[in-house]
Amino acid sequence: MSVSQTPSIRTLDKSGKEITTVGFQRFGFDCEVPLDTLRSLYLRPHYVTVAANAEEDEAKQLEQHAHFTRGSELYQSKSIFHADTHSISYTTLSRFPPVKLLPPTQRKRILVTGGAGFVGSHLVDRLMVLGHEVTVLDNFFTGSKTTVSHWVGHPNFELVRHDVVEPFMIECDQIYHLACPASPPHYQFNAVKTIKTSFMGTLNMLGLAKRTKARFLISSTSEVYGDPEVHPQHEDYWGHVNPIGPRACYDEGKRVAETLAYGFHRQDGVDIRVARIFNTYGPRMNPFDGRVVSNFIVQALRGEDMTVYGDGKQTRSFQYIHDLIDGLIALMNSDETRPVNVGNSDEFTIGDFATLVREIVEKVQKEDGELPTRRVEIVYKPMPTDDPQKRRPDTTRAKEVLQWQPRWTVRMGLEEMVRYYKAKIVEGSM
Ligand SMILES: O=C(O)[C@H]1O[C@H](OP(=O)(O)OP(=O)(O)OC[C@H]2O[C@@H](n3ccc(=O)[nH]c3=O)[C@H](O)[C@@H]2O)[C@H](O)[C@@H](O)[C@@H]1O
Repeated sequence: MSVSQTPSIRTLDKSGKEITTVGFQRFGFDCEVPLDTLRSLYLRPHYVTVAANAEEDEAKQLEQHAHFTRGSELYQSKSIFHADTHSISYTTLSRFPPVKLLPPTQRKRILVTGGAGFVGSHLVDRLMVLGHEVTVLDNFFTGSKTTVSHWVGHPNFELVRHDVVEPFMIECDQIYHLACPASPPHYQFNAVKTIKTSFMGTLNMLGLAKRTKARFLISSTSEVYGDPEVHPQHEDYWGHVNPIGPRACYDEGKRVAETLAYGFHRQDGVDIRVARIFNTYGPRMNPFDGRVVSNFIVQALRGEDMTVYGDGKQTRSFQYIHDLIDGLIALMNSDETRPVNVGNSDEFTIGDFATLVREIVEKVQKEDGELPTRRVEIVYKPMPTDDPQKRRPDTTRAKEVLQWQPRWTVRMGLEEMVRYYKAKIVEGSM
C-alpha cells in the first residue's frame, strides 16, 4: 500500500472533538500551532535505514507513521542508519519547518534552561514554530542534543552547553527554568548534584532575571507535596515531605527553589511564575529513565514482563506533554504569581495503568499487523522508599486564572507515545 492511501488516525480530545492544533490565544500571546507540524518533529523515524530489506522496512514504517504525520516528509532528516554496521551518517535537515514571521515588537527572546530535555524540547519546538528567538541551555546530563538538533543552524535558535550551577549572562525577555534531572533514578544518582542544581541553578537564573528584568517561570513539581495527606492536592497544601529520605534531594530542592523565587519576587520585584508540574509523559521521554510510563511501554513492546512496584495500589494522574506545554505558556503570559498546579486529574492505580498500557500496545501492534509471540505478564517488585501513595492535582486554580484544562485523554497520548517508541526501535536507537 502506498503512503498516500494510508487512512490517517484522528486524535479526539476528552469531549470527542478532533485535535488538529495545540495551544491557544491567551493573555495576548498566541501559542496555537498545527499538531502535524509538531508530530513531524518527533514521531517519524529520523533515520533512513540502509540494509538488506531496507526498502521494504522503510515502506512499512512510512505506512505506519503516515497515520499521524501525513505531509510532513519535507522536514525530515535524511540521516542514514546502516543496520549492517549499526552506524549512522548524520545530516542536517533539508529544510526547517516553517516558523511564523513575527514583527520585532512581538518576537520575544526566550531562554529555556534544560531545553534539550523531554519537557524543554517540546517547549522549544512550540516557541520556535511560533516565531520567537530561543536559546537553549543544557549540560546534557539527562537531556540530549538529538531532541533539538532539528533546529541547529536556524537563525532564531541557539544551543549552549552550560551547567546552570555556574552563572550565565544573556539578554532575554522570558526565562523558562526547567533544568534539573526529573526521574527518580536520575535525580537520586547524584543527590548532592541534584540539590546543587535546584538551589544554585535557580539562584543563578533568578539573578539573571533580576538583572535583565526578564519574566521567570520555574518548573516546580507535585513532589513538593511529598506523600500527601490531602487529596487531591491544591496549591495551598504545604506538603508532607521526608527531608532526609532518598527523594529529598529533588522534592526539598524544588521547595527551596520555590522559596528562592518568592524571595527574589518580594525583595527585588522579580516577575515570577511557579508551575507545579504533575506526572507528564510523551514522546522524547528517555526510554531508560526508569519512570513508570516509559518502563511499561518499553517492556510491553519488547515482550518483557511489566514491573509494578509494591502492590500497585498507589495512584498517579498522567498528563500528556502538549497539555503541559499549553499550561506553561499560558502561565508565563498570565499575571498569576501564585503557584499553579499543571496536571491532568484522571487518576489511575499503577496496577490498572499497567493493564491499560498493555492493552494499548497490543492495539497498536494489531493495527500494524504484528503478532506478539506471547502476552506480557504483570510482575510485582519491591516498593521504592518514600514512594507517594496517591497523587492527583486539584486544577481549580489553573482553570480559573489560565482558562486551561487538559484536552488529551490518557489513551490518545499513550497511543502516540507507543508509536514514537516503535519508531525508535526501528531506528535502532533503543
Ligand atoms: O511528575 C511528577 O509529578 C513527579 O513524579 C515523578 O515521580 P513518580 O511519580 O514517582 O514517577 P514514576 O517514577 O513514573 O513512578 C510512578 C509510580 O509508578 C511506580 N513504578 C515506576 C516504575 C515502574 O517500572 N513500575 C512502577 O510501578 C512507582 O513506584 C510510582 O509509584 C518524578 O520523580 C518527577 O520528576 C516528577 O516531578
